[in-house]
Parts: sequence; C-alpha cells; structure tokens
Amino acid sequence: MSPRRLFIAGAVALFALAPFVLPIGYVTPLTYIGLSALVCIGLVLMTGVAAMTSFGQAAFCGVAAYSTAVLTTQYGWSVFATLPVALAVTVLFAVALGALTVRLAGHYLVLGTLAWGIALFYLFANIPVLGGFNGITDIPPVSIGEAALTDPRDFYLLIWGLVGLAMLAVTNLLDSRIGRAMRSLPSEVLAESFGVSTARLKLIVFVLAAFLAGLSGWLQAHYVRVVNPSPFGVNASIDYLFMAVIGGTGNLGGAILGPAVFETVRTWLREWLPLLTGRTGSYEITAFGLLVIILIQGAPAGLMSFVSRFLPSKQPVKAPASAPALPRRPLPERGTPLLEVDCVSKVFGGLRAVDDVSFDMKAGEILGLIGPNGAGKSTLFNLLTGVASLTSGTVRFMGTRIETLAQRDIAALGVGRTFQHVQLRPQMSALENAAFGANLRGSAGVFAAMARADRAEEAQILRVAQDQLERVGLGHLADVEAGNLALGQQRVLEIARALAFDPALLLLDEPAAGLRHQEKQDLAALLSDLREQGLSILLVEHDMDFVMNLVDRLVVVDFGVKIAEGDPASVRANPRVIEAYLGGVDDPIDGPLDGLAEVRP
Ligand SMILES: Nc1ncnc2c1ncn2[C@@H]1O[C@H](COP(=O)(O)OP(=O)(O)OP(=O)(O)O)[C@@H](O)[C@H]1O
Repeated sequence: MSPRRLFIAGAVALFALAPFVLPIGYVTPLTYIGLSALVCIGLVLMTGVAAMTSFGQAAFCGVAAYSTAVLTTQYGWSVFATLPVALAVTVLFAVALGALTVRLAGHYLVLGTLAWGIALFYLFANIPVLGGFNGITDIPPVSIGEAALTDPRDFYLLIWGLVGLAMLAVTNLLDSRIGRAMRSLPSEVLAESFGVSTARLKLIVFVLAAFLAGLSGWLQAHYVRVVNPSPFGVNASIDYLFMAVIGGTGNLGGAILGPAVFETVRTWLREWLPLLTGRTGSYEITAFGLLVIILIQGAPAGLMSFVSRFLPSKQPVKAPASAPALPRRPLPERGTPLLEVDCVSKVFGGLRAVDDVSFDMKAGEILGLIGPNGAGKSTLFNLLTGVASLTSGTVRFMGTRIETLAQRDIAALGVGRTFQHVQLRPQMSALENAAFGANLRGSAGVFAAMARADRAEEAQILRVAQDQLERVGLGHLADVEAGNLALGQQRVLEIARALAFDPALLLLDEPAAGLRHQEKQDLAALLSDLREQGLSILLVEHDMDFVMNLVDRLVVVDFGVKIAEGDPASVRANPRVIEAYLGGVDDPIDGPLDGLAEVRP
C-alpha cells in the first residue's frame, strides 16, 4: 500500500474510533465540524476548482432543512423518505439560482450569491408554514428501523461516513475527464476552446456544491431537531466561506481542516477571552476576525497547503502502458478547401484592427500569418476561433459557416489551438494538461466519474495524452506540474494538448516564442511531420527564419490589411512586405528583419 493510502486508511480509522475513545464532550463539536465539512467540500469545488465565490451556501442548507422539517412534522413523512425530496428541492433551487448567477463574473457573482442568500433567509423567516423566526420544532431524529440515532456517537458516525463518501466521490470526479474540464474553468477561453460549455459546467459545479450543502442541512435538521432561519443566513454562509478559505480551497483536505480550525479557535476564544480580559461581551468575534485576517495573510493558499507538505504526496496520474485507441477524426482530403476567410473585418471603436481580409487555406498545408506588431494577427486568430465576433465578413471551415458559432462549437468541428500567452493549468501535471486536450473525445459524465465507472475511457484518454507528449518530446516530463516547466516546454505542451484534441486544423499562436535554437528546429521538424500526416496548420509567428523555412504559403497583414499572399520566396521579394517590415526596423523586441535579410535594398 502506498504511504498516502496508508495515511488515508489511518485517518479513516482514527475518525471511526474517535467517538468511542474521546469523552462525549468532544463528539458534539466533531459532529458539527463534519456538518460544516460537507458544505466546505462543495465550496472547494466552487471556489478552489471553478473559481466561483459563493456567499449563499447556508441558504441551500436551509432549503433542505426546512423541506424535511415541514414534511416530517406537518405531513408525517418518515425521515428517510424526505431525504431524496429535500435534496431534489435543493437541486431545483440551485438550478434556478445557478442559471441566473453562474454567468456573472467577479464581484457581480459574489453580489448575486449574496442577493439570493439574503432573499432565501427572509423567505424562511416570512413564510407562515415555516414558523417565522421561531422556526419549526420537534423534528424527529434520524432512525434506522426502530432505532433512533439519538446517541451523539451514532450521529457522528453517520455524518463522518457521509463526509468520507463525499470526499471519495469528489476526489474521483476531479481525477477524471470532466474533473479536468472543471479545473480548466478559471480560464474560460481555454475551456471553451477545447469544447467545454463553461456555463453548463459551472452550473453542474454549482448544483453539486448546493447538493452537499443540502445534505448537510438535512442532517442538521435531524441532529438539532429544530430549524429556524438564523443558521441559514448570510452570516453562516460567510462562516462557511471563511472555513473553506482558512483550510485552503485548493485542496480537498482543507474542507475538513478549515472547519476544524475555525470551530476550535472560536470555541477557545469564547471560553478564554472573558477569563483573560475579565470582561464579558462579544470580544471573541473581534479577536476572531483579526485572527482570520492574520491567517489569510500568513497562508493565503490555506493551512492545508502548509500541512500537506508533511503528508505523503499524491501519486502522479500515470498513463497505462497500452489502451485501445480512441477513434480518430477523418481528415479532409489533401488539397480540398479547408478554411475560406472572406472579407473579414473587425472594428474596435474607430480602429479597423482587421480590414476586409480574405484568404483561403487548403487541407494539408501549413499557412503562415505574419505581420509587424499590431498588424491584426491575434485579432484575426481570435475571429477564426470564435473568441471575438466579426464586424463583417464570413468564415467557412470545411464548408460550414463558422463566423457566428461559439468558440466551443468551432472547436468541435475540429479546430485545435494554442495560445500566444500560454494557457495551462499550472498545478496539473503535463500529462493531465495534455489529457484535457482530449476532452471532447470522451463522454463519461459526472456520476460515472464519481463512481470510477469511467476508468476504461480514462485509460484511453491518458494513453493518447502520453503518446502526444512523447510525440513532441515531453514524454519524460509527464509527471511534472505544468507550472514548473520552462516557457519553451510549456509552449510545446500546448501543442501536445492540441494534438490530443485530434484536430483537422491546428492553429498555433507564436509557437516558437521562447524556444531555444534546437527546440525551434525540433518544433519545425514536428510540424513538417504533422503536415506529412495530413494535418493542416495555420500559424502566427514572429520568427521569420522559422516561418520561411517551414510554411507552404504566407499571408502578410499590416495595419489590419492583407498586403501580400503567396509562397515564401514571392513574399520575401514583395516590396510592400519589405516596406512594412522596414517600418519596424526600430522595434527591438522581435527583430523581424532577420528572415528578410536577403531582400533588404
Ligand atoms: N480588444 C481590443 N480593443 C481595442 N483595440 C484592440 C483590441 N485588441 C486589439 N486591438 C488593437 O488592434 C490592433 C491589432 O492588434 P493585434 O493584437 O491583433 O495585433 P498583432 O498583429 O497580433 O500584434 P502582436 O504581433 O504584437 O501580437 C492593435 O492596434 C491593437 O491595439
């Protein structure tokens, strides 16, 4: 057994034995920590994985708690019969609120969650059937058969058993195709360019987090056996967020450590502060606030990032030695029309960044898009990939009009890409980053991933990812976190990821930037090989030596206008091109004249 598994088995055993060896006075706080941990696991998914902040999780606890309270006390339902209903009601609320909220970004998202957190609190307090601010009392305890779980130890075991299950399910989820897509959500451009519907996936994350909060709320209702609005208000939501942040949202273990530290420190302060100061009053809240600020300053990534240094680390994800090949996309026949760009323009305010540009590209060729700084290359790239919308013009890819399609729909047609500013998930290994490229080549969903019923497909995806890493010369670095690779390696990793996507057209945005001489030569050889294998490549590049020796044809733009098109030799000799580049002679950054040296007058 690996040291990490041994550690986890030990931790599980300790948690299982704790209520039998600890005095009963410790069991109740531990139970509350478990209840909070369920909410915090959802917050790790939302905040740490998908970069969404919620100030409304306690309201979802409330929806489930009130659902079961009403059904058991007013309609005589059995406790367990209310569980699916309470969770279904929570999910319905989450879908409705999430659909309104998850498309918001930054502080608008935060304000959105605050708004519905407050709205639900007052809903709980004002609906007569929910008992107003007094709430609902005499909620029955959870019972298994005739045996009611009134002993705190039994309830402890139920709650921590569920925490364990939730941790396992979420760990499995994050370690899957759909989990990698979730981990790509902080960069929407990245996620969408590999076919992820970010709005849909964010909604799934939002609903999962609400589900876990609902489960906690249902348990709270039957543990405390009273519900009233106060534990489900915005203050409680802020507490949950504090717990998650203190523990560390980048690590699932933080969802347990955070509530444990939060509850322990708050209890100590409540007990000791009046003794130390000789005063009564809620000074502990002020002191606690200060401590939280210090903690966040000292450990911005959360305490778990510090603690995990002393724990056995997770084994890197490995590709199997072999796996059945994933189906390949049929490539268009060499020489057939692939990309038809017709009179495309993009206007920013008064600036025509791309001005009436037209060009065609045939399957199986490498086309270079060049031009001095600010010529409009990146803008054109963004128009072709759906990142930005056209002002006018049409774009056809394999005969299909794509200029109005969303980024992910263009990707799904077979357009793979890399980015001018590298877009990798730095904490994922090179293998996992490459595997994300194959996102659209799998189909296993959230539940299959949680239950690890996706392992056959996962093996295929990881194998493809490893093969592509080896193809670009990064096979030996598969285990290394992408953030620890050199910039040149990161660029090449982006190419491996785009190849794992199995594109019909590969769009490369300055792939040679940051590469050393030998790396550039290797990259040129790789791209030539890919062309031999029938892949079409459109590349934006500043390095003229690299471009001139590689491409079949060039399109040159300057001030948004196409000024030349043709094979490298004719473009080299084109006076407008020489003029455009001589205009950049003072430009110290790119040295664009190098590859044109022989045509200087
Ligand atoms: N979002 C935007 N809003 C306003 N102007 C923009 C925007 N994006 C680009 N531009 C302008 O459009 C012009 C073309 O920019 P673009 O980035 O496409 O050029 P480029 O050829 O890719 O340059 P570089 O080689 O430096 O990357 C520039 O003048 C730039 O300032």
